[in-house]
Amino acid sequence: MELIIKNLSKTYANGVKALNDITLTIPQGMFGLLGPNGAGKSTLMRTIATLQDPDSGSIMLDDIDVLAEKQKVRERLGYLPQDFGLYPRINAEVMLDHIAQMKGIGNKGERKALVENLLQKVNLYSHRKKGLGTYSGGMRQRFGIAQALVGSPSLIIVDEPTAGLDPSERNRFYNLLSEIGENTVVILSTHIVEDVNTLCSNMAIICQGEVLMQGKPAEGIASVQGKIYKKSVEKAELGDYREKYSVISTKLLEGKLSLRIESEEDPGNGFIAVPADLEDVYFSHISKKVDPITI
Ligand SMILES: Nc1ncnc2c1ncn2[C@@H]1O[C@H](COP(=O)(O)OP(=O)(O)OP(=O)(O)O)[C@@H](O)[C@H]1O
Repeated sequence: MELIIKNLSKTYANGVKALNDITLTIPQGMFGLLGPNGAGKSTLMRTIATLQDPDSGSIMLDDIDVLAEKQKVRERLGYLPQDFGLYPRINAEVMLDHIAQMKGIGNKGERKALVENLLQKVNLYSHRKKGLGTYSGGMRQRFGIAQALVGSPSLIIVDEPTAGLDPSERNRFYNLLSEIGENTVVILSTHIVEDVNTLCSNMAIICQGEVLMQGKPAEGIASVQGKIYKKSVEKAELGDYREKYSVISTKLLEGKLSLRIESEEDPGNGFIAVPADLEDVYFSHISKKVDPITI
């Protein structure tokens, strides 16, 4: 199973170029699609999920032409959209049974076993009779994964699933996602670097509708290793530093500003060499497109 995206472009009616000649190969396993707000991630996810058409380009899921054979894709697809609407008064068990029915699982006994299995898997079995409107953010997302898994999909798309989850719910969600992976293509769209670091064997960084990097997280880190330096400065000095150095990110730490810069040579001037991490890879790429202080 492999998803091959070629030269995909989409300009909305208001003139925003959300996808600008995207070419990506997404292999089996967990794939992280990382980018800031407005990068084009949801547009790309919705296009792969057959919910909207691009202006040009192609998407192949093995030998299925995704843009032409939408029904075939839908039969294999599990999708957790960014804005996942729930019917508040319906309970999880009834809702999953309904979704299973819509996905063509006609046998009642088979559906019952499937729904029970999914509810156990996402740890919602004891809450199965409660209205979905009473669920916490983490429970909603776990229910979202359960509904995406109905019908054993071979392509699973989850769009920004961990935004707004507290650390323990995020961990639970990570564990759940990491159990899928193996024989499926799982695309995880996120602006949270930690999500990709924790889960993904392959990744891409997109920004302003363009692919800035694709490969394995470790390859990304290797590409900036030995080039990242940090220094703590006063906030008022930021302007001077930005003029002299390639500042990729800033963080406030105990009232001072911790700068990270990218440099081929040791910049001296009190900068300390630090091991590169995936966040450096992300900011190194993104800062070439967008002002790093405003991202
Ligand atoms: N239906 C639409 N009509 C016009 N512009 C749109 C539409 N949908 C998205 N856009 C614009 O296209 C660009 C890409 O949006 P998209 O939602 O794909 O990005 P994203 O990476 O998912 O961002 P976010 O993380 O904020 O959801 C943005 O500038 C957005 O404002």
